[in-house]
Formats: sequence, C-alpha cells, structure tokens
Amino acid sequence: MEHKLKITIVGGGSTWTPGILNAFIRHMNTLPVTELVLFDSNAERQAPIGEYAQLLFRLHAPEVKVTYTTSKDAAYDSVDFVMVQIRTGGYPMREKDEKIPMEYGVLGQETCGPGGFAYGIRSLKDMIEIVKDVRKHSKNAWILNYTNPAAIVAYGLQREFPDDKRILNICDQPINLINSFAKLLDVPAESLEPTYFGLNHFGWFTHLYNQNGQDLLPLLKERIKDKGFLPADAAERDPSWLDTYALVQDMVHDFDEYVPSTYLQYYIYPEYKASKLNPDYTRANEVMDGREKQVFSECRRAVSQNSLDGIHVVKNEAHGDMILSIAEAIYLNKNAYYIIMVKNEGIIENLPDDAVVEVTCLLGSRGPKPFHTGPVSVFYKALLENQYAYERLTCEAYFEGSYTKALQALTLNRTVTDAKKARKILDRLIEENKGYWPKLT
Ligand SMILES: NC(=O)c1ccc[n+]([C@@H]2O[C@H](COP(=O)([O-])OP(=O)(O)OC[C@H]3O[C@@H](n4cnc5c(N)ncnc54)[C@H](O)[C@@H]3O)[C@@H](O)[C@H]2O)c1
Ligand SMILES: O=P(O)(O)OC[C@H]1O[C@H](O[C@H]2[C@H](O)[C@@H](O)[C@@H](O)O[C@@H]2CO)[C@H](O)[C@@H](O)[C@@H]1O
Ligand SMILES: [Mn+2]
Repeated sequence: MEHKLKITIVGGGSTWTPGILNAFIRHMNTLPVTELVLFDSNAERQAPIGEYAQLLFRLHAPEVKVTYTTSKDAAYDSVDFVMVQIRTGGYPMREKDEKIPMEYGVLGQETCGPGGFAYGIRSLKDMIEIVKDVRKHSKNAWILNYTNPAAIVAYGLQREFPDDKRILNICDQPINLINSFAKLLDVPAESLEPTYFGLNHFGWFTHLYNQNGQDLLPLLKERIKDKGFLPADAAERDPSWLDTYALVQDMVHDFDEYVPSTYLQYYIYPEYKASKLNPDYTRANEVMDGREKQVFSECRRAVSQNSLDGIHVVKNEAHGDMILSIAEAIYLNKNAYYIIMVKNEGIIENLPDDAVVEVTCLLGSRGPKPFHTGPVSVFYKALLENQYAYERLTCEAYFEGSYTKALQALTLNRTVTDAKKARKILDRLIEENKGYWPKLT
C-alpha cells in the first residue's frame, strides 16, 4: 500500500509554526510526512507562514504536499496527527490577561493566576470545538495539544471527552528544563532519565538518572545553589525569561528537596513577583515587539526573495524538535521517556483520581504509559490539591456558567487569595472577555 502520513497544524499562523516546519525538515527520515496542512481561523495570519512553508518544503522536501487553509474539511479529512496550538483572542487578549491583575496588585502571567484563568476559559470553548470537528472527520487521529493554559485545557477536555484516548496534552517546559540541567551538569540531555510529578506548570523533578543509574539531582541542586540557573539557550532568550530562570536558585535555596518548574515561582513568591513585573510592559509586549514581528517579517522576506538565504525566522529550534519527537514516539512506537499530562487514576496516590497530572511516561503507539509515583508529602500535596481545586473549579465555572465557581477558583489561586480582590478582578475580566466567555451567573 502506498505510504501516507497526513499531519495538520491547527494554529498554522502561530509564531511557533515556522519552528515546527523547520523541525519537520530535520525529521523527514523518521517522520516521513506525505501531506502537511496548515489550518488557521485567521487567513491573514495564515498566508505568510503558509507561503513560507511551501517555499521551505519546495527547497528541502519537494515530495511533501503542503497546503494552507481555513477549511475544516481540508484540515481534518483522513488526517493522522493534528497538532493544536491556538491562542483564542490573540496577543491583545494576552496583554490584557497580564495587565489587568496588576491593577489590583496581583501578578500578571500567561498561564498562572487570573491571567491564566481568563485565558483558560477562552481556550476551552475553541478547544472543545476543535476536538469535535476533528472527530467528525477522523475518528483515530492523534490530537497533540500544546494550547495553553494546558493544565486547564487538559482537565476540561478530559471532562468533555472522557473516552477519547487519543488526545495528548504536552508542554515543552520539562524538556527545556532537562536541556538546561544537562548544560549545567555538562552531560548530554539524551543521557538523562528524569522522574517528575505535579500538574502542568506546577511540578518538581525528584530524580535525574544518568545511564549508569546514578542520580544527578543532588549534584544539580548544588550547582544551582552555587552558580544559579540559566536556560540552555541563554544567549537567545528575552530578558524576562532570564529573570524567570534566575529565580529557580531562590526556590532551590528555600525548598531543596526537589528541583521545581520555573512556573512555581509565581505561586511561591506571588507578592515578590507582583512587585517585580512591569505593569506597562509585560511578556505579551515583549513577544509582540520581538518574536511576532520577526516571524512574520522574515517569512514575508523569504517568500519575496524566493529563497532562505540570510533568513532567520526562528530563535528557538528546541520547541519544534520536541513536538516532532512526540509525534515520532507514537508513530514509531518508540516507548521513549516523556513528561506528559495524564489522568491521575492512582499515579499520585494521595491526589484525586480525576486530576490531570504531569508525570514521567513511556510514550509509544498506544499512548503514554505513566510511571506510578506513590504518595507525595504534605507540603507538595497541599500545594497540588489547592491548584487542582482551582483548575477544576475554573473548568466547572466554564461548563456550568457559574459565577460562584469562578469566584471560588480565583479565591483559591495562590496568586490572589483574597475573595474581595478576586471578585473585583473577576468582574473586570468578565467585561474584558465579552464574546469569548460564556455568561457567568
Ligand atoms: N505547551 C507548550 O509548551 C507551549 C509552548 C509554546 C506555545 N504554546 C501555546 O501555543 C499557542 C500559540 O502560541 P503563539 O504565541 O504562537 O500564539 P499566536 O497568536 O501567534 O498563534 C495562535 C494562532 O492560532 C490561531 N487561532 C486562534 N483560534 C483558533 C481556532 N479556534 N482555530 C484555528 N486557529 C485559531 C490564531 O489565528 C493564531 O494564528 C498558545 O496557546 C501558546 O500558549 C504552548
Ligand atoms: O512567553 P512565550 O510566548 O515566549 O512562551 C510561553 C511558553 O513558555 C514555555 O515554553 C518555553 C518556550 O517555548 C521557550 O521559547 C522558552 O522561552 O522557554 C519556555 C520555558 O521552557 C511554556 O512551556 C509554554 O507553555 C508557554 O507557552
Ligand atoms: Mn508549557
């Protein structure tokens, strides 16, 4: 039978798409795609990146059929993998998510706190529609979702589609961190076997074994305490990400049992973070002035000169490689180690079964096989239970249109905690998210 592998990127006009396209070229031998479709609801965003894709593949893999579209039929018919990375409301809404909480003395962040809450409710509606549309056309396609806030999206999708075992929610942060650990330890990242537990953007590395079975985590903690912590690709990072990585040193000083995700800092030092962020120029501004401009102008320049000479579309190639390696692990049944979001069901013994936890898994053609984690100790359990309750109530607020559950969710969030403040922020977010959120009563 003729070989066929159709892959669609939803959010084909995303700033991350060119990095994924470049990775496709590097992975052609291991993930031999025959048809690639870029699908976006916004034709103007899609066109320049779609044209860049066609140029790139014409030059490096002309055998692949590459199209871009706003048609769901073209995107989802007989597709094998659907990679989803949408941003409902775009960067202008991200900017509001980050700036509104700061008016009330609360930190503003894309996936944490009230910003992540607002973004979560926006993402859920579109994500549920996308899964339904894919399933109308392709019952067995793998849906690989990166859309943020991934923790809320993953929990909401699990509630809406409990029997669908081919939806995988993944984040690039664990792999980015492992690359950074490898650099600090001066060992190859591929040689490291991590154990990790938590929720997405809310977890800890507990061990980091090398190929001899030696746990390098104690050494890593000492190195972080002594030398601080930088991303592996520090030279290419924007200042705000360097600040974020730097604070891992403080977290390891304060709680030195494990090595935390960088995102824990928003929950552990909420007041400090709120005082350090610039309310007039947030990460959304940095991205709009940086990555977004660069991606679109470089794609247009490549297409107008009909060549890739001197073109620099992508700063961070690691993200695309991670996404392709995940698809490859399924396609080739590799059973390789990945840190993935899965339904708890006893993995972390003393957390609720329906929590979506992020843990080490082996990933192959039957999906992720998570490793049992056992019970977690009281400090971590309390943090996780609190965050789980916040995420669950956020989803229930969306599904039930419940103002009370939304208020409970925000009050529980460690970045807020005061119910009067939570109510003011919620009322403001309701106004600003008109047209994106369901009515909350
Ligand atoms: N999980 C991770 O590790 C990870 C890493 C990087 C980015 N992301 C996520 O990827 C997403 C894209 O990020 P970005 O910064 O490139 O944003 P972006 O705004 O540049 O791209 C998103 C694209 O999705 C399109 N879109 C929005 N709603 C859509 C819908 N319903 N159907 C089809 N297309 C739709 C938009 O038009 C836009 O072109 C975000 O959710 C971001 O948080 C996740
Ligand atoms: O602020 P952004 O839009 O640049 O990135 C937000 C994403 O950040 C995390 O991922 C990576 C990011 O992809 C990479 O470029 C780098 O800067 O480090 C980040 C942390 O490892 C996060 O995992 C994603 O969920 C965010 O969307
Ligand atoms: Mn992430």
